[in-house]
Amino acid sequence: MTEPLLEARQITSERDDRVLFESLDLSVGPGDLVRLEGPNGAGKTTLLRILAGLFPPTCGEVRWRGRPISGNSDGFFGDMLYLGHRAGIKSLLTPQENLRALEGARRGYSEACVEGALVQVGLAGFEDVPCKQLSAGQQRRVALARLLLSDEPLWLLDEIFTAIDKNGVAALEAMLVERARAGGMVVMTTHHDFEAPGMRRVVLGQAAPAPEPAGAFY
Ligand SMILES: Nc1ncnc2c1ncn2[C@@H]1O[C@H](COP(=O)(O)OP(=O)(O)OP(=O)(O)O)[C@@H](O)[C@H]1O
Repeated sequence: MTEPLLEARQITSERDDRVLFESLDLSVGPGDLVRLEGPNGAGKTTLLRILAGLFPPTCGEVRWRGRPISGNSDGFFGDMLYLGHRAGIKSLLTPQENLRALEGARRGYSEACVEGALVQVGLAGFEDVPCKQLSAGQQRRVALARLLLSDEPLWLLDEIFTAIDKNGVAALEAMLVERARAGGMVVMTTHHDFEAPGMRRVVLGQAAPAPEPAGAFY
């Protein structure tokens, strides 16, 4: 691995008196594609939100370019794109308006750029439709168009394959691999069976499991 830019040092997270993970170290550098794995409730989203500076760890520290993210929020948030479970889009706005609000204002993208991204994610003809009238997968695609516009080096992505159809999944997988190949950094959670050469795995929830009741849905 190249020099790490994102470093989680000795991260512990406890929620409701339950230790999700303890003294976890993670280093991510240019070209890294990292998948957080584990069963429901293992703490993948929690870890991703800690890495994004959106949730505090119980102990430990996250550093970006050698500085704690807590005291470096301007630099860090400018370098990082977080896509959470929820698409993060406003249902009353159209795809175009959402993208302009989310990315355009911050980065000054042209109309053509925004439109091109929407076409690329398969939303041609839906640019002006309020998002509440789009399907779950189409709404998700609005959020994914942000990736196409993103020049942030670090992507933190939570369950981005949810509700995406087979062709969309293949395109998205290729985008993530290409992003890493081009020197970006991707840390993601997914229950989708995504494999890529060189992808690193961080498995959570491997503490001793509670006994399974008979007939349980596991
Ligand atoms: N807002 C919250 N308040 C209190 N506890 C929470 C909250 N969100 C999650 N938790 C708890 O933290 C634990 C880990 O949740 P988390 O969402 O990180 O798991 P996950 O591995 O991402 O699960 P999944 O695969 O279901 O998305 C769970 O036991 C959950 O109950």
